[in-house]
Amino acid sequence: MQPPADHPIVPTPRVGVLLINLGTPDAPDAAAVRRYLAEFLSDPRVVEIPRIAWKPILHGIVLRTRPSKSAHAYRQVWTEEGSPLAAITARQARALAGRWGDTVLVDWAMRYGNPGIAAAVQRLKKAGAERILAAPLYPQYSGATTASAHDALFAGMAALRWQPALRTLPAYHDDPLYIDALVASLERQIAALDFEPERLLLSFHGMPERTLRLGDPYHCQCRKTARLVSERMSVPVDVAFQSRFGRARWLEPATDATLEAYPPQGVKRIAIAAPGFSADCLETIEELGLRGRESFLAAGGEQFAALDCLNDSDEGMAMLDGLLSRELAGWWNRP
Ligand SMILES: C=CC1=C(C)c2cc3[nH]c(cc4nc(cc5[nH]c(cc1n2)c(C)c5CCC(=O)O)C(CCC(=O)O)=C4C)c(C)c3C=C
Ligand SMILES: [Fe+2]
Ligand SMILES: [Fe+2]
Repeated sequence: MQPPADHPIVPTPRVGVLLINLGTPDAPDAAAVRRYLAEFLSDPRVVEIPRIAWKPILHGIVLRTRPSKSAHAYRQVWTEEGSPLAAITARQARALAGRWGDTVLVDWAMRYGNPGIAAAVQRLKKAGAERILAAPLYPQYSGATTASAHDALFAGMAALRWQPALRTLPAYHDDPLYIDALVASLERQIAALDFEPERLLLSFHGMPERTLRLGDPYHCQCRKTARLVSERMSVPVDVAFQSRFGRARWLEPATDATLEAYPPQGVKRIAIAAPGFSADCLETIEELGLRGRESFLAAGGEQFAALDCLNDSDEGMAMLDGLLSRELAGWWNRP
């Protein structure tokens, strides 16, 4: 017998969408930064040195010296809403809430620090989510970011007796939705400048060069994103890697060296953007926008513009809506 037409055969399940980003300290002071860095830099996905060798370095020199320096940098970017990374991720989640009706709940979490991933999984489960779509907001896959977010997610699931079903958003480095959003956002921002940049420098977060040789796709995915964007931009595009950490060799060319080399080559007006970050954060606002600007101008540069990440812009939110709606297919379908 057929069910009546107005009677759904399958009841609509509750779905949780969980946006995940890297994490940030709770406050811009040395104690909070120390707690955050201790968790972050103890992750074997981030520092791939045998624990027996790394622990004494981490607790000896790194956690004794870096927290106060980093806290100083965090104070320069801190806002009334707190750390930019957390504030923007919260705004992205708020902008998505309700887009798929009231059976799809949207929440956000940080891999390190607060609000944590395990607590978010429990919150969603308590709110009735039988299915979770977890979205690490890293366009380019790396072991240090995407895989580490997955590790924390699976650990959060492991703590549950009755687990929700789980999907994860794949990296989207070459997805037309992402490339279109980047091109539109970069073109809009460049058109609004009061000068014409001679170059657009795309700066991605660095990684130890060794990870490339070990098979991490991060470097190739960054280069592919940059190529796809550059094919669509009228300004010439360069690529560099920022935020070197530790003594090992990192991916090259380095952003700071690239900025200092421009003026002697006659490149005096530039725009810089960080397409690997889905939200502005310490690495974009302080490292590029403040220190990058300073070193470019000190080397003889004349005009410098640091462009915003996609954040919760219209372009960025349309992209997230599209990427997530695709992964929700079968769990939730647009009427
Ligand atoms: C976007 C992708 C990122 C990759 C890849 C990445 C790799 C990576 N990072 C470190 C060390 C540090 N990163 C720090 C900050 C930081 N990193 C990312 C993103 C990626 N990191 C973001 C979004 C942020 C900003 C956080 C914020 O609060 O705004 C820091 C902390 C800040 C500092 O003390 O300088 C460190 C340390 C390594 C070692 C690594 C790859 C192995
Ligand atoms: Fe980092
Ligand atoms: Fe940095």
